[in-house]
Amino acid sequence: MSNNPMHADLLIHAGWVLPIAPSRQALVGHSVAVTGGAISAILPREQAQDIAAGETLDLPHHALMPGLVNCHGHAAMSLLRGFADDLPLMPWLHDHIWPAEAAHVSEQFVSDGATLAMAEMVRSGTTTFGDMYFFPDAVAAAANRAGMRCQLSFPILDFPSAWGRDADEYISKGLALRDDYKHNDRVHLVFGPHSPYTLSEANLAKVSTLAAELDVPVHIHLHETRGEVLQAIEQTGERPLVTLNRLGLLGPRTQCVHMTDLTDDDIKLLALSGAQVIHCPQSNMKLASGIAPITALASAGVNVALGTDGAASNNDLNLFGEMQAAALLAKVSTGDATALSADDVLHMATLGGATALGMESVTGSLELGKQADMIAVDMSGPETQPLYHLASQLVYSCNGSQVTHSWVSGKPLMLSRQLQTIPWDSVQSRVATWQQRIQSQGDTP
Ligand SMILES: CSC[C@H]1O[C@@H](n2cnc3c(O)ncnc32)[C@H](O)[C@@H]1O
Ligand SMILES: [Zn+2]
Repeated sequence: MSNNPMHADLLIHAGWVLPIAPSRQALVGHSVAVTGGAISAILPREQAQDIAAGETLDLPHHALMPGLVNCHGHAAMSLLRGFADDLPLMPWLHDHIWPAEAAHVSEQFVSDGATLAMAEMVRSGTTTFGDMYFFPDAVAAAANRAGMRCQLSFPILDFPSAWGRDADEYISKGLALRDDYKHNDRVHLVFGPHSPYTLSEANLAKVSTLAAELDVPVHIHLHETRGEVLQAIEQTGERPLVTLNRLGLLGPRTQCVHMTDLTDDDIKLLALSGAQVIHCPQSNMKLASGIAPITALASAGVNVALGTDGAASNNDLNLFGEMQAAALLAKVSTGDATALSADDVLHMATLGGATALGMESVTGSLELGKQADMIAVDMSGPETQPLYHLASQLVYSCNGSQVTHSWVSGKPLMLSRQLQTIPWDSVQSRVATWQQRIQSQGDTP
């Protein structure tokens, strides 16, 4: 797996390298070289002696693996973590979250909340995230400062917010922002129609036409609950997935988030269309939304990726927890303990996620030529000993705090658990100010 370079910017000797692709097999005692932000060699440690490196890192007790890909969230909602718990989706949104957002969401709220979210994501192993929220310009700027890779779905709704008046304004502001970032390798802007129940059919059709014309992904909440599906059938005579398909909105560029209520025909339609499914097990469990049939989806050939959703419905942004939840939920919901193995779920959280976001040629696995988006996970602690099977420890025993190092395009975001690009002290004090303000004003504007 090497083109045997003689010079690298960074050379890491790891106890294990878990490339995810082309093989899921862990490579024991291997080294990874990084040149110009990309992976330039993966080879047994003994063969890495010839490589002259600008910087060398010895991590004999660590697993080096691709950074995790959190495909769906609302980063700024970290400021509303624990604001409204133990409620079903619609009362949670209508009676608590949307009033609080109307009262508090501003460019500064989004910038501070998203930075808080990024600190948490980096510390638990995420290097790429997908986001859908108001003021995506503020999220883009914060992600750029933090050095994370991201897909930002600019929101599109029929109702006004602090960021836009109506669907046309959301779309024009979003496309202008996409243009601002067209030369940025790490920050990508895509269409984010919130859901079929917050957008008219005419506006969904507009998104469909534009997305096809511009060849841009579409990220949408879909079939989150049975109630959503039943209401749509009552109002339109169709299941939302069928409506999306009729409008030409279902294809490989479409990222369907949640998908808990699915018939066999829905699964066939998803497979046929090549659409992506983003599974958010913890948010779906907490809001009692339902269970996405991911083993059936995967068997039908649908790519399934993982998302945390926002911290207000999860209540964390830790993909290690999400991997564990996905594996356990798949087993208990199918009554089959062999469903969704540790290897399968690691694939979902890395290359599956990159594929869902259309970034599989750039990130999601440690392969020659791909960007060096990597994390190092310390396997020497009591919770990960003894170590028979690396994937098993990563999914069933780690909780994210074992992640010690993180890089995006070879640039360090965290070294020995110290954040390198996010000024935690100032983030913390801004978060404390928001907490005071939100606590004293509640959801009144
Ligand atoms: C248009 S910006 C995003 C919008 O979505 C809301 N939201 C957060 N979590 C969920 C969810 O699980 N389903 C539907 N909508 C959700 C968030 O509060 C923003 O208003
Ligand atoms: Zn969501």
